[in-house]
Amino acid sequence: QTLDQAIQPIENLGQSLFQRVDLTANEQIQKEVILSNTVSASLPSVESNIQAAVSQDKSFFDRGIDQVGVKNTDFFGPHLFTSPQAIEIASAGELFSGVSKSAVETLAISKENINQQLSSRISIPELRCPFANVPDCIGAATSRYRTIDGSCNNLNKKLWGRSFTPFERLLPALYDNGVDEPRQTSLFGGPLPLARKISSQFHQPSLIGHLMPDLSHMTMEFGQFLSHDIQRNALSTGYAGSSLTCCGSNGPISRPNCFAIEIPTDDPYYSQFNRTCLNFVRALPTPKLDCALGQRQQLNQNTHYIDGSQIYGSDEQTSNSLRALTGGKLQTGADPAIPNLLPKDTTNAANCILPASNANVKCFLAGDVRVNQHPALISIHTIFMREHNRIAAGLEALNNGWSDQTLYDEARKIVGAMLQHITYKEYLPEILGDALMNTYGLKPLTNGYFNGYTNSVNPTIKNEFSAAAFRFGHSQVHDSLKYNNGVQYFKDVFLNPSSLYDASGGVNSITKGLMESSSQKVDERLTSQLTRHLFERQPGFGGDLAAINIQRGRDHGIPFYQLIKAVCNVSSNVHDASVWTALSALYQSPFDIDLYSAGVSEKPVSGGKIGPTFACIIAKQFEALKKGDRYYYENSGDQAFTLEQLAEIRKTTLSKIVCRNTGIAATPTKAFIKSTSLSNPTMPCSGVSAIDYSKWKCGWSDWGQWTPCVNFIQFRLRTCRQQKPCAADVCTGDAFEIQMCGSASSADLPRIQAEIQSFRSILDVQHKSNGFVDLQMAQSALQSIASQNVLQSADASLSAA
Ligand code: HEM
Ligand SMILES: [Ca+2]
Repeated sequence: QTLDQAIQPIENLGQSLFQRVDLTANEQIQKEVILSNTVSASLPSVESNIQAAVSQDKSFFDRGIDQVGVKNTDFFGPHLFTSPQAIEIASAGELFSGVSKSAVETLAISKENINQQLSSRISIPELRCPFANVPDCIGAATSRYRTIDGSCNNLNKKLWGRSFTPFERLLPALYDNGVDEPRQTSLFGGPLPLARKISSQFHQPSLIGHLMPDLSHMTMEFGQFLSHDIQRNALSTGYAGSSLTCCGSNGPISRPNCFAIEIPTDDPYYSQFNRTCLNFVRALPTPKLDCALGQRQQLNQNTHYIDGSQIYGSDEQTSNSLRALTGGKLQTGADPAIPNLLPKDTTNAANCILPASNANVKCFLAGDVRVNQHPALISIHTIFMREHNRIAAGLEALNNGWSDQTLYDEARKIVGAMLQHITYKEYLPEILGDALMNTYGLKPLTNGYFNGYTNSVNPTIKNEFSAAAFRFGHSQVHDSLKYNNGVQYFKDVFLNPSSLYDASGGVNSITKGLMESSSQKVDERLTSQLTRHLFERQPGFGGDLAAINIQRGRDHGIPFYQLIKAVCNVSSNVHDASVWTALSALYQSPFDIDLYSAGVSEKPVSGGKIGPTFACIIAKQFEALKKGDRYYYENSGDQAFTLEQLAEIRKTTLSKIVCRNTGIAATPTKAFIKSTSLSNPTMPCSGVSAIDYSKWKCGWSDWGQWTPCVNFIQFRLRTCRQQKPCAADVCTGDAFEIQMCGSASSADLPRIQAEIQSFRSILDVQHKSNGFVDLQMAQSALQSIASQNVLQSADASLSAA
């Protein structure tokens, strides 16, 4: 059987997942009545199950098994921080999941029909919808600035892209019970292979030969920084905010939100430490945005848009806590001896691994709690915080009289635009290649406005993107960071901010190192720093990110690889034969293979660095993030930059931002390309200036040049910059100045005076109707006055004769 023949039944399954039977209005009402009755009847038992789970959690907490702090044998990471808003939503999520599951059982709904049969919003008071409070968005249509939480971007779907809303899906979820149980069973019965086994056998440690010669490690780091802008999954917590313990001394514990990763007894690494289990907690459940019943969904705690939320925060409280509240700036200053570090987390709430020797060293605060994960991430956060403060100062120096709020808003707007520009202009072309950039319309323009905003495009991050495809970057991670002529292995610097406090190295050294070292190739291999030592606090007790990625996909019910591949229309032969053989040998059937493992190991698309299936998911996502973002930086409209401001933003490169905000002497022109060459020459940072803030100055521009003398008259122009956020009346006086020139005879003077008068009134009319005077129009007006008068004076001399 060829793969193409084999794929046929899978495509059929895919189609049945999408199947929709159109019901008549009556049938629809009937269906909803039945559903509503079933749900009402099930509520008491569903609620008591939830209560029982809470009591069980409490007992784990009371016995000290679940703790709020971190144990040495944990590989606790900052991705486990769950915001109170998310925990609140989860309680609704548990209920929605519970009643959906119970309805499926009671009404004996088959797996393929779940989404269709349950897609109703049941109005019983117990099913409180956490997304029912939609803001009114008054003023949003004309606001120049995004909201902090991303709401009111789409004026019809006001919650689209907001923080604390669910991920969407390309395909319905494939859960074992159809509704909420992780995918653990083969399509043909029998268990799926253990995630840790796939990791240790297939995602083996990267080799030196698997470097990507030309792509810098900065490509990896920017990818992570971008990822932290647009997604932060919310994971389950235990009683009173404790961490769920999912491993006991004999292996996985069975608890509702646990899905521990079992370690095979013959594990090539962990067995020597007698470890049988890696802690893994399920992503917490959320109702869908429309609160219809259905499958378990997952929650994004960050704004889905590319808006710099990792710098500023995704909710008002976080964003306010990061502001200096003067001059539009963000807070700085963890160490007075080192200028412009991020602010300090004095309570060590981030659970960082701090040196006993230096009590001054603390972790940092930023808009995303994962900032302290490792020094390279902290460094890029620091650089963008500095760029914000640089811009705020530049705008303040224009003396526009802007308040702290306006300076903050405008600087945030500019930084968000720069992030988008770097993403679409520099980063994505390296990852996707030129052809896909064109196919999906992802390339920024070189001038003018982009007119592609479409309010029906939903920007929401897709689950397949977040739980699998965009994790391709994990394969790019090198085993170490270059630092002060040496290296730091990741396992020694996870959650350890010490090197940022080193005045002779710090951000400069780490950032320089990122540009001077290579990314790993995107393939099935991941560094053992990630697959054995993730957040390790004690030898042998680190985590395994490849196993986590696979387990996360199953936790989210991400459909198997072949199905997604078929949806993406990817042809059959996209793996090296040996890679495919090694991977499929681990599974009972090739149709069970997890999306992460098969996706990351595909051969790269031409000109890009990732295979066609991930490229498809990623290109679709960034297309939606561009066309579905009313505040996309190249858009025209009430929120738009002026064209001269946009031209400044378009000059941004990551290298320039690095230059401006570090003490590095020179960078490659393109920060994502490691080697310098004719097409990527070394750029001395001394030649890099800030963006031209004068394009943001309110009021009159400087006067233009005097025009050449035409019939003894010349003029010069200036323009009024009263774009938002300037006041509407910032300019008084004329937009033009007219004067006599050349040596006219005194007899000509009255005539010239009269001509100046009529020229002035023409320009006045232009100014009043257009708001500015156009140079070309003014010049031709002057020409025609002049030629008329030449004719008139010719007439006059004729009649005099
Ligand atoms: C040293 C570097 C990195 C480390 C230590 C790291 C670690 C992690 C961890 C612990 C998670 C949570 C996994 C889970 O529980 O499901 C995660 C999620 C993720 N990572 Fe990374 N990562 C790194 C680099 C990257 C890069 C370079 C990219 C992309 C280019 C990336 C993309 C993602 C995505 C998309 C997720 C899912 C986000 C979410 O949970 O919402 N990571 N990473
Ligand atoms: Ca965001």
